Amino acid sequence: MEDGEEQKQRHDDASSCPANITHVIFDMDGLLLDTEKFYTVSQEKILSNYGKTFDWSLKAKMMGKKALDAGQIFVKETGLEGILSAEEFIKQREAILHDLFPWSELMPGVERLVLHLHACRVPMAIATSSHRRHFDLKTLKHQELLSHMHHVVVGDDPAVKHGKPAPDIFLAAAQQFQDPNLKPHQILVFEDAPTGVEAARAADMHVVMVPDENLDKTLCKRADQVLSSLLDFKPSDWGLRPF
Ligand SMILES: O=P(O)(O)OC[C@H](O)CO
Ligand SMILES: [Mg+2]
Repeated sequence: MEDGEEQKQRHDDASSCPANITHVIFDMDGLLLDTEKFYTVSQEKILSNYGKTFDWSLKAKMMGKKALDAGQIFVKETGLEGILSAEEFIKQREAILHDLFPWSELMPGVERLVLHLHACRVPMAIATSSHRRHFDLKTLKHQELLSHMHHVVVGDDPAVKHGKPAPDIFLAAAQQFQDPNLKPHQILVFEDAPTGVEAARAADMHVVMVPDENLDKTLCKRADQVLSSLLDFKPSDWGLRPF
């Protein structure tokens, strides 16, 4: 944990920067880790059992949400209400995901960005709708890199009463930096999902979106910046030291 003098120095350094960014919060699925594809294949498989096809308009509504919220959207939007419960959907999905998550890989540009921000002493956190047990499985291979995070807030944290697009998870993550001078507009959020972008905006934070290429572009309008890849991120756009 840093001392008050270091926190003050960072605020003084940031005061001349246009966006005044001092802290970063990362989403995880589809942003740090290439795990959204696992959710996609599991949902395609479940839906095919009912003779239906999964598409990106439904994916866009589910991604970034807590499991039960996503499950409720799935059964409603696919017309499976009364045939498949959200709870049964989650059970079937978990059976598939459990074997896939330990194979999770980093998204392009993640390692460079995390190591750079760490070297610049920018405090970082993760705010993921994923619950703790899945977080542990997904991050098995990435412990060293993720040890640079100041903290992690998962979807089943009691502080997260309402899932994304509510701001709860980002506000909880901001609070856990334990910096009494930190203001939401000093925080840069990285997200891949429309609901996550809305949550960051509702928390009054800046947000860079790195959407999947299949996502409808009209769902990306609410982000401050949209990138095809984290490899395109320029720290200086946000007053942070360049790579
Ligand atoms: O994108 P995350 O990390 O908030 O997690 C989202 C869900 O687990 C899957 O969409
Ligand atoms: Mg995500």
